[in-house]
Amino acid sequence: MASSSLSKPDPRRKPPSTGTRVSVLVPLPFPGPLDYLAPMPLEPGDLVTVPLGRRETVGCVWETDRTLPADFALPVGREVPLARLRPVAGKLDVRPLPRSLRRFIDWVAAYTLTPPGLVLAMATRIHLKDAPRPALGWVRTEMSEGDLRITPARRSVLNVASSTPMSTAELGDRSGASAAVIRGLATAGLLREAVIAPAAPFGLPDPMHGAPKLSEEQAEVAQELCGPVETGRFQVTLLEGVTGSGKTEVYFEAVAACLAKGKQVLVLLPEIALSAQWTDRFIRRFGAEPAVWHSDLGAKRRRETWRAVAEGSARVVVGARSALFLPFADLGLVVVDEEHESAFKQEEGVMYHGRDMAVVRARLADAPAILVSATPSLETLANVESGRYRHELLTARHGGATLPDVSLVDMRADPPERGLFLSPKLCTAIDETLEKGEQAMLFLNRRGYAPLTLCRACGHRMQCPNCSAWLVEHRARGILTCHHCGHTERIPKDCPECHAENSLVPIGPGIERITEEAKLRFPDAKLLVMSSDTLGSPAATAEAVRKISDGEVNLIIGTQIVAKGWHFPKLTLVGVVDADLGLGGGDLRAAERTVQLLHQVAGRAGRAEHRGRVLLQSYVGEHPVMTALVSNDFQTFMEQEAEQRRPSFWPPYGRLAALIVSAPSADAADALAREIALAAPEREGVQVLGPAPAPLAVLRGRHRRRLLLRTMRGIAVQPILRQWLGDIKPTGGAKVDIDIDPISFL
Ligand SMILES: Nc1ncnc2c1ncn2[C@@H]1O[C@H](COP(=O)(O)OP(=O)(O)OP(=O)(O)O)[C@@H](O)[C@H]1O
Ligand SMILES: [Zn+2]
Repeated sequence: MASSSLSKPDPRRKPPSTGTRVSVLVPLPFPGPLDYLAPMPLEPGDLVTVPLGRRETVGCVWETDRTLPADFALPVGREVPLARLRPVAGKLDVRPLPRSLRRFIDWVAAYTLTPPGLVLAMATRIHLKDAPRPALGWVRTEMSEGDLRITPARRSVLNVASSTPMSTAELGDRSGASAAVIRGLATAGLLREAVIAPAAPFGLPDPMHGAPKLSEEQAEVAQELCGPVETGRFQVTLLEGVTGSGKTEVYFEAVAACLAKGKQVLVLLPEIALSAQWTDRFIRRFGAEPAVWHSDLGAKRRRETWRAVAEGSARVVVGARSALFLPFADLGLVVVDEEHESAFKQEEGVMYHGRDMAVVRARLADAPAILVSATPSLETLANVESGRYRHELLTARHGGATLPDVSLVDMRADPPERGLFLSPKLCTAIDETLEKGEQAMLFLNRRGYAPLTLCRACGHRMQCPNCSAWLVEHRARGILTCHHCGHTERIPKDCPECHAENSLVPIGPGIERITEEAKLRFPDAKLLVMSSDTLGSPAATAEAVRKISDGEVNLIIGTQIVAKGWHFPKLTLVGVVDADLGLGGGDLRAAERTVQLLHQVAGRAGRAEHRGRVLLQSYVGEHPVMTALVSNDFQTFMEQEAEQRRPSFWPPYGRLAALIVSAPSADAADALAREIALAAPEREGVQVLGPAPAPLAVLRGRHRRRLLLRTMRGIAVQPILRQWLGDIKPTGGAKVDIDIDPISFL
């Protein structure tokens, strides 16, 4: 069993005054690794504990990276004399971080302009140092009860306890007795502690287990995907295919090929909520569970998984973007499912795009990457066009299922009744679907009851005290809340401005309000609501998915979570409550993203024998987004998008970086933004836009300004930013955050 004991140098010996210098990267925002003295033989990648100030931290032995492009390389500080170096305190008993991961950390740091230690922190944030204390449980001893008073609670514990150790929690659960009762029995000698054998790590997936019979088209594509896996070379392939065409089934063939070679696979999903259904499919195909990786894993499971990945015994990892930083011993394939999803972008801390970094991760491991989508991003399409990525296409739904029939409900011509949000047309379609014993789904990408609360008397709008944002009503919880900072207040009875009584009214719908309307309109429907408010955990999501699959519900109402890659055979109608929702707000990718999201929701309909229907409620039926969805012609739409972005070098035809200035006061934010603007670079092919107040001009009490740096594709933004911001020293709590390849423009 792995342990993380420290091999400490003998404390009686004085630290050596001479020795070898070793660079150690620590998980803190230093510009680069720090130098230490190595009292024991150390190799790059070794995890060590080192003194830092008055405490100790885990770090990783680092070497200078010579593979980074010159303009990425970090400035080298002045060397500390050997005599003044402090010695490394100890070496952790874990595998060294593999070279491909170390290079990846350097790369991400350089690309995102993040101190490399903070990127390392994402790879080592698993409390390796905490000794994995062997878990203890209780077993029944040989001792007889003698004259010990046996209460009913004690009796029930003794009935459950056996020679197989059970944790206090488990024993308590199964006997209904409290921990105190269990401890009492231990004191009396009837129970004793024993080590619980660690659960077997991860099963071995079998490439041949449940191999499906592929259609001719599927088989051809699968073969193309397997090629680079077998030869073990870096190559990116876009796997594009209509919804329900079997993309998952097809890339599973590449997974199988990789397993057959004895290498490891990483599959990234945009959201952990999807991992349950994915895992089920994986088990059916490969007869064993994959290792799952996301931020909700318990500390123990994280440690086990990390080690199993490092040792190579976890063969397939499915996870959120953070799985990119796992120490794969022998990575042979990277898959990014739903590659167009903006959820792959991390917006806090180290701001990186999971899809783009997955490609880098694959390249540094000499492994192929597969990007999967029904509606690929323009970024990926541009890479296909330029020949950097290969392109494989699945054109037909599996098993003869046809694509759903998408039509518009013109809300100007066919409006709902006053105060309601579901049009007569949509309601009729739902009635018909439910009557046939099929399932319908209503999609609205907005949590809560209403996005705005307004005073009927004076027009006052309920706003967040910390952000420039309206408060969203969550009626079930009786609160108004800010979706940006989490500020919460009770819904007041009277207007806080003019004190008119009962004058506050909700404006517009969130899914709570749609649910209320649906309950009245379809009293016999069996409703299920799916949103992050009702599905707190992956387990809750799995349960909801099961209810839908088993037909326990027939009307599903949800936010974007329902749009994901679910496969619900009985679902035949999808109603989009507000198809125009994503189009506002001047975001570069607003139209692209709306098309992708709505097409994905639409793709949930009619995946089995019954034909699906999709109704889009819209006030702008002539918008290119609606045309693309109704005609199912994304190519034309994406070509138009490309033509709009190409001339002025918007991504992917140019490069973009956002500078977000924030400060405790508006004046301080303005001052820093001005200073930055004055120092702006001037050269051919480089343009600076702004400063301008951010759309969220105040966020969590901080005032925000934005600038954009836009360059032609051949000009990297990192060296420009380093030089530009190098001399800017924000003071008084002001700061500037850099977002390379921004996705959000808030
Ligand atoms: N060759 C096959 N044999 C048996 N079942 C298949 C085959 N191909 C696809 N399927 C089944 O068809 C359904 C749809 O396939 P899958 O989910 O892989 O499509 P997809 O393209 O990934 O869909 P989406 O993009 O909508 O998520 C699944 O239930 C899958 O198991
Ligand atoms: Zn707020």
